[in-house]
Amino acid sequence: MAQLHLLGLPRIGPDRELKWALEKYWRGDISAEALIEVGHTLRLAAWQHQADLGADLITVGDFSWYDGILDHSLMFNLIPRRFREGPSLKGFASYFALARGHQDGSRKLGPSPMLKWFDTNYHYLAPELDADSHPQLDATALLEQVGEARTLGRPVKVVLVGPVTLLWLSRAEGGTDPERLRHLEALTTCYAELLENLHTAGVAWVQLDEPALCTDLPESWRSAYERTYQRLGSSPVPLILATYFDGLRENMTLALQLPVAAVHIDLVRSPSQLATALDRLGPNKILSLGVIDGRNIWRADLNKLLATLEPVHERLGDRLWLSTSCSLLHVPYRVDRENTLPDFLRHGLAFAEEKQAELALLKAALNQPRDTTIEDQLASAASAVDTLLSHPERNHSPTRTKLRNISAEDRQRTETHAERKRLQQRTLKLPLLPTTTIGSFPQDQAIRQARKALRDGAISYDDYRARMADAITDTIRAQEALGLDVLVHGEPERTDMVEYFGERIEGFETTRHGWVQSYGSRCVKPPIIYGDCRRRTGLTLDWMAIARAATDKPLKGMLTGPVTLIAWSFVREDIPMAAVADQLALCLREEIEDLEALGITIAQVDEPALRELLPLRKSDQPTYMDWAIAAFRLATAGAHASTQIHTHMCYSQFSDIMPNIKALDADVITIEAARGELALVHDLRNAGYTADVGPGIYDIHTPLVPTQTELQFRLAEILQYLPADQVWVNPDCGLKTRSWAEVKPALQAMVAAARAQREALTEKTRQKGVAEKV
Ligand SMILES: Nc1nc2c(c(=O)[nH]1)N[C@@H](CNc1ccc(C(=O)N[C@@H](CCC(=O)N[C@@H](CCC(=O)N[C@@H](CCC(=O)O)C(=O)O)C(=O)O)C(=O)O)cc1)CN2
Ligand code: MET
Ligand SMILES: [Zn+2]
Repeated sequence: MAQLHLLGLPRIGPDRELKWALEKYWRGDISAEALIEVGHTLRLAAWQHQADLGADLITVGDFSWYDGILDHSLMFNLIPRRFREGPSLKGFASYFALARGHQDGSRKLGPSPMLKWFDTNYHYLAPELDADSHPQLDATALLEQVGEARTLGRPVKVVLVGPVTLLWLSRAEGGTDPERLRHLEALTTCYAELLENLHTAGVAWVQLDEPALCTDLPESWRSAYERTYQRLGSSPVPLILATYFDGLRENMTLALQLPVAAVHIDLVRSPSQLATALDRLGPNKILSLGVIDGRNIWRADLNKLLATLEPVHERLGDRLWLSTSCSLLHVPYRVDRENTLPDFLRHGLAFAEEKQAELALLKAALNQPRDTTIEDQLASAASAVDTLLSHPERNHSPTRTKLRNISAEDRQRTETHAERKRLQQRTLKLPLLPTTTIGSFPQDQAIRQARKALRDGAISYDDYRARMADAITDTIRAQEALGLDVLVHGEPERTDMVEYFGERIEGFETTRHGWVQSYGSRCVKPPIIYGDCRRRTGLTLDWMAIARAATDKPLKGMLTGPVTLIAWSFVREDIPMAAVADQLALCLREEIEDLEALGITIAQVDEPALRELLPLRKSDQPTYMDWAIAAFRLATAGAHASTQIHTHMCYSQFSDIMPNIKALDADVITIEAARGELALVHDLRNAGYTADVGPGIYDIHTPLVPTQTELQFRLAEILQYLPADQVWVNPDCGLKTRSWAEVKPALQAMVAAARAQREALTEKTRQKGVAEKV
């Protein structure tokens, strides 16, 4: 009998109950007890659902108040030095201080670095290690959850991130591998103790997630796996080693030889690894197959899967387990409420709950004789998939023709950056160290309420439009008052920088409830690219016209780049991503042309996800970068030489993609660097980056407001490495998640810092001039 288990489920709540509760708790509107109750209810619902579905194990440990990796840091006492030496905080106060930063009078303790979880749009909080870190186990919180789950009377499986991946994802003072690996032994001791405790608590299985095994691992890390699992192999509770987000490739033998009872592999990202795994599995090991996609929302081709699974089942029997490729954290809860989607699309989708049902059906089809109920369900699934695949929207002939006619010149600007810079400066007349922002301004209650009212039909579109117009003019006035040099319209009309374009570009649909956690309480509603993408009307022109009329200062149009539109949407899989990217690039190219006609000669094409979509394996990266860069260039190279193309990137390590960033050939890049700007500045210098750069000089992800002194100091540091005429001054990302009360003083400080630096530089030049004359 094939068994069914789930690697992990979404946790924010079908109506984002956890988000609302957290934010109320942070505002002081509800008590800790009330928050705890919300978490309890959500966990119970997820477990009950698994029980109802017939999952053979109930998954525990996938819940988190903010982030699962942070939970591990606290469970293993991996507290960053500044917090160990800082104020003594307890419980939620200490937990959220690490997540969101802490201010104690004038003393500021920054939060842990927030990094991308492999190639997803989920962000984890990196454990921070140093020579004095002292791993120690405190599993109280997890054991409580095990206790709760056990009341359901089903076998419990606890999910943890494995010790090697946990260290792989951590940051060490000094930043080297030995610095991280030196903690492995002590950490493994904690895991061993934890496994004992879980066994005592009646846990049937423990799943150790080791997605790091699907990356290019240095030898020291491969041997770390052997050492660690030799020790954990004596665990009294059986272990499942879970790998996902890619194939195991050269780590297959390593993974299969570790002394664990079961290994999970991702057959969605790497179907071909099944044969190798079967070959090398050995006589006793259980093989868990991730056959249902945890990263995308298309209904599975169950007949095809069954054709693959049947012989495996015959061979392995009980030793075959079925699951999703990875945790379902990355998909929304359920499709059936999405009644604004056209039927042909809705029927072709599977969110977390439908995916669990798909697994249950697969399990039934394998384990039981095929009765008519099973046959009917399989047939209706197959027909829904067919209907979607053959839909005419998938093959829009004018779009295909345009795509075929793209030439190499279309991806190449006619002038060099230096020539363009001269032309652009003629019209823009920007001062040294120009100040700007990344695009969005605070999305306050009034803006969101207006959007909700529009959705609920309580106000007309004209009314909505008027309110957004007011927000745009107010934002313009505020920027003028602050003295910023390049203004933006503020993006009030965008729920999200990707979802908004999904509403306007043909070939996309957006959902009503399809929320996915991005970090902490923040969620996104990824739109769905199901057809050929094309621009029917202006994407931003109506709003930009309002902004253009409101000011004479340089104004920057805001677009989301093709790669990011893809990375943060759910994307069709029947044509190559490169083709989707070019379709989107053509939409943006047309938009930039129209912006120019409106008199807007600065356009920012945001690509914050350029690094995120980079394949985990080096050997796959060049192919990706080729089409990603080509699409960006297709979007932007139609602009006049006098039009200044900006791009913006954030949330990533950029050091290894500097040559690619250069190849985008943007005139200005504003780039996140606030949690380590000097490293970035070094990278830019080493890469010989000569176009303009704005290394974000403060972190917008915390409520801490920077002072002019701090910012002036940062700027001075940056200017030691980059020539002043190359540098822009800006925050490190958009301001939509902040309040005006935070944004105004922060930008005031930023503008003042830039002005002070400008004066200092002018003074230096003047003195130099005097010195030269003498
Ligand atoms: N797609 C995407 N990925 C990204 C980013 C990004 O900006 N977009 N940035 C990086 C970090 N990730 C982020 C992800 C989410 C948010 C964020 O602020 N999300 C908002 C939701 C934004 C949104 O769609 N807002 C809707 C409001 C939806 C809503 O909650 N409405 C309420 C009512 C209004 C209210 O009371 O707020 C309801 O329907 O009940 C709107 O503007 O209209 C949130 O979780 O709070 C920020 C950064 C990386 N990945
Ligand atoms: C995640 S990058 C955000 C860029 C966008 N223009 C903004 O300011 O919000
Ligand atoms: Zn950003």
